[in-house]
Amino acid sequence: MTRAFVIVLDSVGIGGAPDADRFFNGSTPDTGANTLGHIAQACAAGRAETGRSGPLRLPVLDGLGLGRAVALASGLEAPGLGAEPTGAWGAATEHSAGKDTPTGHWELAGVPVPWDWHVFPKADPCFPPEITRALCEAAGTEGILGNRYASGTLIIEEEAAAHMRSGWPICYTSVDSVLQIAAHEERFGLERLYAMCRAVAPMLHEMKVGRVIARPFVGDEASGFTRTQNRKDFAIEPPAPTLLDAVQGAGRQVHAVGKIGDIFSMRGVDTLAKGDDAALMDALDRLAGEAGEGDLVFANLVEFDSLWGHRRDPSGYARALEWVDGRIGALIGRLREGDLLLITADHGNDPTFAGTDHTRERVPVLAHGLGVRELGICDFVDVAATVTDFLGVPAAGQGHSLI
Ligand SMILES: O=P(O)(O)O[C@H]1O[C@H](CO)[C@@H](O)[C@H]1O
Ligand SMILES: [Mn+2]
Ligand SMILES: [Mn+2]
Repeated sequence: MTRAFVIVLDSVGIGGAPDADRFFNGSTPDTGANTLGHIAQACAAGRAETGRSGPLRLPVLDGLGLGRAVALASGLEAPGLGAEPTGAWGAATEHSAGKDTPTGHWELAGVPVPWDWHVFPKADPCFPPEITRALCEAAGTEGILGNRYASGTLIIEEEAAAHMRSGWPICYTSVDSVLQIAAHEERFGLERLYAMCRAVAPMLHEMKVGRVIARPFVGDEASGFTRTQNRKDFAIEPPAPTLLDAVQGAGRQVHAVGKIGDIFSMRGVDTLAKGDDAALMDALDRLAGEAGEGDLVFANLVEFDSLWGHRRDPSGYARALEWVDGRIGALIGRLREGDLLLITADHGNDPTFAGTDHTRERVPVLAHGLGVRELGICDFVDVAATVTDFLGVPAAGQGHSLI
């Protein structure tokens, strides 16, 4: 028994979801979406939106079997990928009726979501009067701004001036089961924003809205407004014991890196590292030295999703992938003999696709520490089963171990 490291590359899907036609970006079904495959194609074709020429270079991830996984999931031969693997590779299919972050992570952790999430109607205003009233009461304001479907960076551009004048919070949603609240860290106050989220979260969780998300920003009208690292998700608790609970219950430590703490409402978490993706990779390097035998290190790298996928920026996405590829190569060099490293994702967010929302896709399952072999098409819950099997702790959920 040694340590298990699970890294979720947020939104790095590989296409091929059999039920993609039942999920949408605006009125466009997610059929054919393929985050990794389409980025690789755009890079190889030197398409202008990638701002580059030459293929996507991911020697470490492709060496583990990423190109093979894309082909397995979707049938697409991703240009520049497909080297002879030196790791184990497969593709996982999601079954829950949601393509959001908590749904993906919970299912990877062994717990598919047994309910339909509440999504707000695509109306203007999008929130029912009782929620608007609760938001005003929690904020102590006469009203709220936004109250519609929006991309988080755009709505700040559109509403920040009014926010600075009135002090009203900017409340918005998306096709995900979320209620997001953007507010200026000084004008509105960061702690006040968190308190507002905390106050309305129980009411929203009760109606099966997955998350209330604080989206603080700074800046002014002259120099522009930017979101800060102080985002905080107030999420419903997973409906059953997860991989994290199983590992912690067996007396091992669970080290959460990045959004994992928020996604699991800190349940089953012993230590937490936060920061931007570069800081999170630093934390992983540190944990490669510090994590104890039998521990689980569970990381989420969110910037693929938040900075590039939702912004439909294939160029930024490609750069971020190449950056993380190098960092994962260095991390592998720090692991101990016998450690397991699993690399996967929670959903897609194809930056070449219609809309600005997640895309329903299969995800890669790449392993360092399970020998060289094809793992085939598996299910999200098999990730949890594989980790509990590897660590020798009781299973969480109904998955099958890939070992
Ligand atoms: O556009 P921003 O605010 O980044 O929002 C995105 O982030 C939310 C939570 O991850 C998603 O529901 C998506 O809408
Ligand atoms: Mn996600
Ligand atoms: Mn997202």
